[in-house]
Amino acid sequence: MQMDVLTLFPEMFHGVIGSSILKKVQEKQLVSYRIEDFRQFADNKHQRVDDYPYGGGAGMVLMPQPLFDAVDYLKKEQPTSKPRVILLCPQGERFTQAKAEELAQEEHLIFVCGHYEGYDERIREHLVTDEISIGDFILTGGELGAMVVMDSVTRLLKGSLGNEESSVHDSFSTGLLEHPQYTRPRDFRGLKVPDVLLSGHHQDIEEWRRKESLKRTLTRRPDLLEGKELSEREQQWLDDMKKDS
Ligand SMILES: C[S@@+](CC[C@H](N)C(=O)[O-])C[C@H]1O[C@@H](n2cnc3c(N)ncnc32)[C@H](O)[C@@H]1O
Repeated sequence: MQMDVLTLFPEMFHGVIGSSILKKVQEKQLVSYRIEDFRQFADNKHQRVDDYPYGGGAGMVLMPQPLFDAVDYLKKEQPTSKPRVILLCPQGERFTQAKAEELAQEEHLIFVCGHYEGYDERIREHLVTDEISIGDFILTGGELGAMVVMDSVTRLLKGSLGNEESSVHDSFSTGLLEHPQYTRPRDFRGLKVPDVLLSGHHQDIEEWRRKESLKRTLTRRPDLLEGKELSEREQQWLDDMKKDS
């Protein structure tokens, strides 16, 4: 997969793509990153990328020209791909695991990181294919948002995680929150690991995990259970949990 980023602050990405899984996928040639400062595409003498908003008001607005030219350049570099051009934007679709899974199927992603007060509406309407928000809060720029999306998409690529199973049970991947996990020691300051996990009985362990996953989702994120398809047995467990709570 090719992941391109258009930003005014390329240095912000170095630590993230140079560490951990994002670095490893690059070494394994599963992903190639290109981080471009879109100021270099500005066609004016002072390389300005923003200007005052028409109609007045506070803050600066990103001009369309540098970003349109930058995206054209990236598309020419990868002529056979049909890239998704993603604008990080608080007004966009809220980012979810389902969206990460959808983007992980693509060959080429281009992230457009805004900064300042906003961007010319023609960027939103005519340049990008997706607008993504990482939550109902305002960041200084789209860079942190792009890194969040890049990280979550990258770990879904086949071969990126050491153990292929690792992302299968992640919270949200199953539509539920993940079950609790324990490791050594069995007894830490009198706090014991549940017996079933030490029993070696795989079926009992799976059942315990599924129940805990349901219980945790019911307590913390009941909204995820709305419309969720459950087996008859799971529905019975859930009804019992509701009665007991
Ligand atoms: C200060 S914000 C501009 C907010 C804009 N005035 C508005 O109300 O929609 C600057 C940039 O940060 C990015 N940004 C801010 N909050 C974000 C969020 N929740 N998710 C993704 N990107 C965000 C966007 O790229 C945005 O253009």
